[in-house]
Formats: sequence, structure tokens, C-alpha cells
Amino acid sequence: MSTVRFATDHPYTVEIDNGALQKLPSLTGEATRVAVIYAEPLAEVALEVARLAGSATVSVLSIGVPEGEAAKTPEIATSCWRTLAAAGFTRSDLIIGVGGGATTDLAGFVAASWLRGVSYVSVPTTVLAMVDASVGGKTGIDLPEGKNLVGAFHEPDGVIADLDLLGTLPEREVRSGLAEVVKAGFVRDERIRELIAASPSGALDVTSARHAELIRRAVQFKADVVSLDLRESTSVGGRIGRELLNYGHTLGHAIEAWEHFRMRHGEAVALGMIFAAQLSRRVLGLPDEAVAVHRQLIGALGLPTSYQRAPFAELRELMGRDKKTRGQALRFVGLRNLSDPAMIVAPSEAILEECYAELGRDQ
Ligand SMILES: NC(=O)c1ccc[n+]([C@@H]2O[C@H](COP(=O)([O-])OP(=O)(O)OC[C@H]3O[C@@H](n4cnc5c(N)ncnc54)[C@H](O)[C@@H]3O)[C@@H](O)[C@H]2O)c1
Ligand SMILES: O=C(O)C(=O)C[C@@H](O)[C@H](O)[C@H](O)COP(=O)(O)O
Ligand SMILES: [Zn+2]
Repeated sequence: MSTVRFATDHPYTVEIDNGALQKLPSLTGEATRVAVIYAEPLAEVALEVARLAGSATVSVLSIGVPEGEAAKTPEIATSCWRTLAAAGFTRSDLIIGVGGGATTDLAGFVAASWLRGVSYVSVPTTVLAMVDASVGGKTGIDLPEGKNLVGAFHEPDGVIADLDLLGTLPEREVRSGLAEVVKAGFVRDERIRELIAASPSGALDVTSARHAELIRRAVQFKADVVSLDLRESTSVGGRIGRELLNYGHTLGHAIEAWEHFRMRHGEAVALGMIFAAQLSRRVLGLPDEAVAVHRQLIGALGLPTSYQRAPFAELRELMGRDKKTRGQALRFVGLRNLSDPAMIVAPSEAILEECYAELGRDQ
């Protein structure tokens, strides 16, 4: 069992354990109505959540939404708001999100926006949601023009990461989630790199102690970052703040959107991290060996290491809408070395194109 604390102005904990779901009743607070927003294939988990959250004095409203990115739309958010309106949800009521990162991003956003903000508890059911999406308070939905373009910072009252829920997760999803874990390894936590390098198969085994340790370390890393900079300033005392968590996402989000979500978030971010490492080699002098470590660990996790399907010009347009962009200047999280991040601001278009061409060659 591990408990990770987010020490923001709205402090909360992430409970990581087999059977952690049993702790849910302690998080319902003063609510007399609870809405469980869940991904439709997870109806059984949602039923258990409803059983644990409900009581003689607490009524539960279950709201099924499409699985995956199809839930992160203005239309689905609107239908959730209208269901809450019909049920008379008030400011003392609670929303619980149950599912992968797409579902928790939507549910968190509905909680952030309903009556300008009601309490929210997250029950992530994918590795990716446990280590990243459901913790840290970023919520949001997509537009056809790009990923996560509408959203809010809205922190949960608590997060329950019940490792037993990962038992049914397809291996492709486990690999995708580990992309965000290895991200934490590249930008900060050397032990994460060691744990994956020593046994990629152990890392992928959701019943292993190694996997649980990776989840705990990735959540702790996110807590350390977010506790210092919830709202993603461009710098914190001259150092990179929350933007660090966006390593690999500038190109990653562009690829994910260009692919219309046929590619998993972690797969696109894996490609984005290799691109960021190549860019860092040219702009910040990241050593060749560190770029090779990116390819080795990402490849060992069964994530893609090369890509060339989308025309660069189209990805470049999508990258212009990245939230780190200021005016015309693209900004990337880069590395001077492993665990030594630095921003790359307005790299030349020629270098960006060369790095993208390099991503097409699986070296
Ligand atoms: N808010 C943040 O800080 C943050 C961080 C990282 C990623 N994200 C977002 O998270 C999303 C990706 O999350 P994801 O990878 O969890 O994807 P997802 O929510 O699309 O879930 C992936 C798939 O797994 C299925 N699934 C979920 N739990 C399952 C289980 N226990 N057993 C079997 N199947 C299960 C879902 O139905 C879906 O088909 C993206 O939208 C990304 O932008 C947000
Ligand atoms: O929590 C953060 O901050 C992150 O950047 C984590 C990312 O892994 C995540 O994909 C996030 O949703 C990206 O947010 P965005 O602001 O770039 O849309
Ligand atoms: Zn991400």
C-alpha cells in the first residue's frame, strides 16, 4: 500500500493498492447526491463504485459515456451537464470519474464546470490514468482543431488507484501507460529507468511488485512537480515547472490528433519523446547515448520508435496550438542530459523538419 500526497492549496492523497476501492466511502464528504461518470464498458466497476458511494442518505446517479477519446467532446460534456441539471445537482454534491484518462479528463471537467465547480473523486482504471491523467488536476475535452483545447485546473478530493482494476486491461494499454512512466524516468527519476531496463517484462506485468513500484514512483514524481506549480507557469524560480510533465507532448499531441486517436496517447507521446531527444541533441547537446537510452527503453516497452505517416507541415500547424506556444514561438521541453531538463524555445523550422525526418529512420 502506498499513499502519495499532493501538497497544493487543495491537498489530497492518491491511494495506490490492491483493493484500494474499499476506501471510497471515506471520500464522499457531505454529498447527498453522487454522479458516477463512467466509461460504458466499465459498467461493472461503476456498479461497485455506486454501491460503495451510496447509502440510505446518499443517492447515486450513474452516467455512462463512450469509452476513450470519444467522451472528450463538447457534446458529451453537454449531455452530462444536462443530466446533472435534471437531477438537481447542487454545490454540495459529488462527481466520481471511473475509467481511463479520457473518462477522468471528461468527468473532472464536468466537475470543474458544473455550477463553476463541485467536488470530484477519481477512480482511474488504466495505468495511464493512475500515473498521470487522474492526478494533478488538469481536466479537459478536445475540439476538432486539437487535443485538450478546452479545460480547467480542478483538483480532486482524492484518487483511488486500485491495482486490481488493471487485471482486465489489454497489454497495448499497459504499454501506453508506461510511456508516461518512462517520461518521468527521462526527465527526473533515474530509478524508473533502472527498473524498466532491468526487466521490461516485469514492468509490463500489472501483478508484479516492480509494476506497482513504477506506478508509485511516477505518481510521486507528478506530486512533486504539481505541488510546486499547479497552474503551469513558464518558470518557477528560473526552473521549469509543471511544463516538465509535457515532455514529448508537443509533437505527441499533434500525432495523436492527426491520427484521429487510432494511436494511443502513450504511443504518440513515446514518438514525441524520441523527437524531443533528437531535438535536444541538436539544440542542447544531449549526448548520443542519452538519445539511445530513449530508443532502448521505449522499444523495450513495445512502444513505437519511428513514425513518418503524417506530413510535417500538418503536424507543424497542430503544434502551433500547443499550450506551451507563446505567440509564434513553439516551446519544447528538452534535455541537456537525462534528468537534466531545459526548455527549447523557437527552434529553427529547418531543425524541426530534420528531426522529424530522423524520426522516420528507426536507428
Ligand atoms: N489530465 C492529465 O493530466 C492527463 C495526463 C495524461 C493523459 N491524459 C489524457 O488521458 C487520455 C488517455 O488515457 P488512457 O490511455 O487511460 O485512455 P482511455 O481513457 O481512452 O482508455 C483506454 C481504453 O482502455 C479501456 N479500459 C479502461 N480501463 C479498463 C480496464 N480496467 N479494463 C479493460 N479496459 C479498460 C477503455 O474503455 C478504453 O478503451 C488522453 O485523452 C490523454 O489526453 C490526461
Ligand atoms: O499534467 C500535466 O501537466 C501534463 O502535461 C501531463 C500530460 O501527460 C498530459 O497528457 C496532459 O493532459 C497534457 O496537457 P496539455 O495541457 O498539454 O493539454
Ligand atoms: Zn500525457
